[in-house]
Amino acid sequence: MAQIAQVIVDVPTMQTNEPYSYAIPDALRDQLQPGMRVTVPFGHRVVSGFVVGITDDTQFAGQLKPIQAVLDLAPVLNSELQQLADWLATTTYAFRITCIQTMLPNLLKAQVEREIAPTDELTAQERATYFPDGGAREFDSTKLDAATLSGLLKLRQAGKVTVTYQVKDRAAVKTTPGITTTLPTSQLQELAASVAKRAPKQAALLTYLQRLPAQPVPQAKVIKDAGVSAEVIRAGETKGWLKRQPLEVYRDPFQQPVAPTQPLTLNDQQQAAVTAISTAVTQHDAQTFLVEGVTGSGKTEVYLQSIATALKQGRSALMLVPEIALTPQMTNRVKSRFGHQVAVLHSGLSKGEQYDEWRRIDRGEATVVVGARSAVFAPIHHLGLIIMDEEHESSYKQDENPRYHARDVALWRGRYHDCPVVLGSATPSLETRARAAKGLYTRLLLDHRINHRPLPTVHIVDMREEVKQHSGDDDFSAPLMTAIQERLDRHEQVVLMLNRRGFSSFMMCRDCGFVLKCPNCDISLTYHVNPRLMKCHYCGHEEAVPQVCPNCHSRKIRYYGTGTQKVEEALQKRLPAARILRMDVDSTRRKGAHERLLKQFGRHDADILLGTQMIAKGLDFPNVTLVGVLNADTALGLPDFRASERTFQLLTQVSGRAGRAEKPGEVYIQTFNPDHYAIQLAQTQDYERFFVTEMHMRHQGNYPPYYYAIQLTASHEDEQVAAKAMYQILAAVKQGLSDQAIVLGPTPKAIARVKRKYYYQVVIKYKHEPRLKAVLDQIRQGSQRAARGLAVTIDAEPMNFM
Ligand SMILES: Nc1ncnc2c1ncn2[C@@H]1O[C@H](COP(=O)(O)OP(=O)(O)OP(=O)(O)O)[C@@H](O)[C@H]1O
Ligand SMILES: [Zn+2]
Ligand SMILES: [Zn+2]
Repeated sequence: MAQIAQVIVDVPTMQTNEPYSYAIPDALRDQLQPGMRVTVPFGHRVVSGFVVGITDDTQFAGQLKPIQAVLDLAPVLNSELQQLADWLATTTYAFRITCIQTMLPNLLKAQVEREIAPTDELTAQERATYFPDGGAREFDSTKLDAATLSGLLKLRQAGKVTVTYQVKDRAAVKTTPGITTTLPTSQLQELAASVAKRAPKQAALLTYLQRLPAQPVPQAKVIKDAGVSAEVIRAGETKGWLKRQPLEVYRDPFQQPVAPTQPLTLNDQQQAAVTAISTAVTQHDAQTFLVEGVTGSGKTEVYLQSIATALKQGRSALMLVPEIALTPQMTNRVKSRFGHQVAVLHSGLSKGEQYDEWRRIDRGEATVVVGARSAVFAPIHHLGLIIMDEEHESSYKQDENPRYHARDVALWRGRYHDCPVVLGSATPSLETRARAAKGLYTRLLLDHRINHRPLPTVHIVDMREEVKQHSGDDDFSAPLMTAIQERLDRHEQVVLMLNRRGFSSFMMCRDCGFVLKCPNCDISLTYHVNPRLMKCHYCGHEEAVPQVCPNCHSRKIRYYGTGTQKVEEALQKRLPAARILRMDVDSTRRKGAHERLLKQFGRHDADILLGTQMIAKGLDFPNVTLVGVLNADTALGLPDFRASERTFQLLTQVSGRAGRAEKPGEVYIQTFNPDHYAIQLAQTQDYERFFVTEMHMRHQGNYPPYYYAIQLTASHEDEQVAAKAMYQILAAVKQGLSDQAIVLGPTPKAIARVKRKYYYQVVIKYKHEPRLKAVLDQIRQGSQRAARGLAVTIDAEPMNFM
């Protein structure tokens, strides 16, 4: 009976989304397993692919093509991850190959390169022209000039050259020379004695070799411990005293050692949370917990002690953090508790480092995994606990295919491993808090700070008044300046946040704070330059750009937003003695820059940390007693139904950086909308009231979590094509779904033209649409055959409507 391999080929199209059958050559029969990478002939090419199944039946009538080569000795995708890939493809409307590749480290993405090689048929002239190096050359039509390309194609037609395929697998393992010896100890002793007088170094090596273990020892260690040079070792190798062989090593991403810490004595609320989570871990109970804890309530300690429970039972733990490059403090806390068992996965690592960490996890050498979004796919075997810190963060959603949310993947894996999932935040997402309200998640509350330290006092500064009283173009209000000066005098530290989100995309009146909203959607209108219009990108409503404020008739209407650099200069001018650190995309571009800046601030080498949203989360600096928010409104003005939620979360999080130790904290929030509920409730840091208020708004507007949402986008270089495609999609959606579904659009996206492409979108809001999946799959099928260059994306539960 012939064996057949089911292969998902690396050709992301709708047609290749199902596995193809290939014959397994006899030579590969014992070796091949599902989850391995292979190369296979596909059309006129050779492509890489993943084996997803091996079957015995021969339904296929024709002659199957054979698998060409196997790239792995062991599967790179274990069976859990194979199932997860299928689920991901179904729920995110992405291709299976795209899902598989998203789950694996970059280095495992094999590339098949076409090569073209000379044959004896070539004339000397042709050989010199097309093969100046003598041998085969890469054959990539996008890299060759037209003349060479057409010349080579002619030679190919004439059969004078051959085309071959070369797999460029970059999964390189790093090695170092390792040393072993095969000689018995007695012989080494004799040899040592015989050379002792003549060559004392060689004798030292021979003496050292006597206590060498059976496993290879890195040459560098031998050199150091035996006190001999590399030449002596080479001499020993020539004489047959020792063998040198490559020894696999890991690229270690932790340069500096971290000081170990011990578990802290928990307070009652922390203890209750740890007990509940630990019980679920012990009982293999796939419960979901929401740890709702105010800023500085000690959530991290709850995570660490719950992880310890899982480890004690011989299981592993996964801890997700929003953007690891932004949270070095958190990573260090985990490392200092669990030491070498910790693996860290994030995009700041080199590809080699990522691959090494991935293998340490796969082999069970690392049992605590800390990482950002994609770490949710880490090949952990015996998961005992999954933690997602700052679960409300939108960076957990990937905004390219597959458009998955790490929270959903975490919950899937929790069910697979029968282990609890802990979602933690001071400001949970509405979706999560609503599920806790329904009893789907168990809510664990930490409602006060450690040692009952007070939350900081928050002052709202009405910038409309400030603008009236002062010349009006300054970013710093009088009360904030006074507060900063006080901190400088007392040698305390200040965190200042400049909110860059939604830069210039909406207009606001500087006199009254009025933001122009859509009459239909209660969402701010977006300013478009070309043509100059205010547009609602939910429902399509548009109107002229106002010349005066419709509310107070002031002419001080402008786009909101200032750069960090400009603000830094202005601040330095007003406070010449202050030491200011700026933290934004520009100052943190270099690897490790972020961590260095935070260390500097932690040592009190600076008085003021001025930064964008990236300074809002997770920082725990005891000497910070003042937080200033320069522009609270920019996020509020975004055309997104989550604008209030995001603003509340951001203000509460950044406020939470103040007064975390003995000295009490104070916060100044500068705003043009002092009466907005998101700002008012951030002042009292009252999440629960915000939750109730915002749920009411969502209910009124038929938004999530009352409705599910799907965003469909079509993009094309020709605006007409994109718009037309979207109208066709709209028709298909309307026909396929019940009239309970609310369909908005098509409208141009808020940023309608990106990279020379026009974007149009339709948003579907629904409660129960059994036919939805079928309708969307059909749309995907259709879009493949539609206009060339047209891209249609489907985003379930989009986080970003920009
Ligand atoms: N049981 C405890 N006893 C003493 N100190 C504690 C205890 N638990 C936590 N801490 C300390 O309290 C501080 C705040 O804790 P942590 O940073 O974990 O808070 P958090 O809830 O994660 O806050 P945020 O959401 O603002 O990041 C830390 O410095 C931590 O070391
Ligand atoms: Zn106005
Ligand atoms: Zn509208």
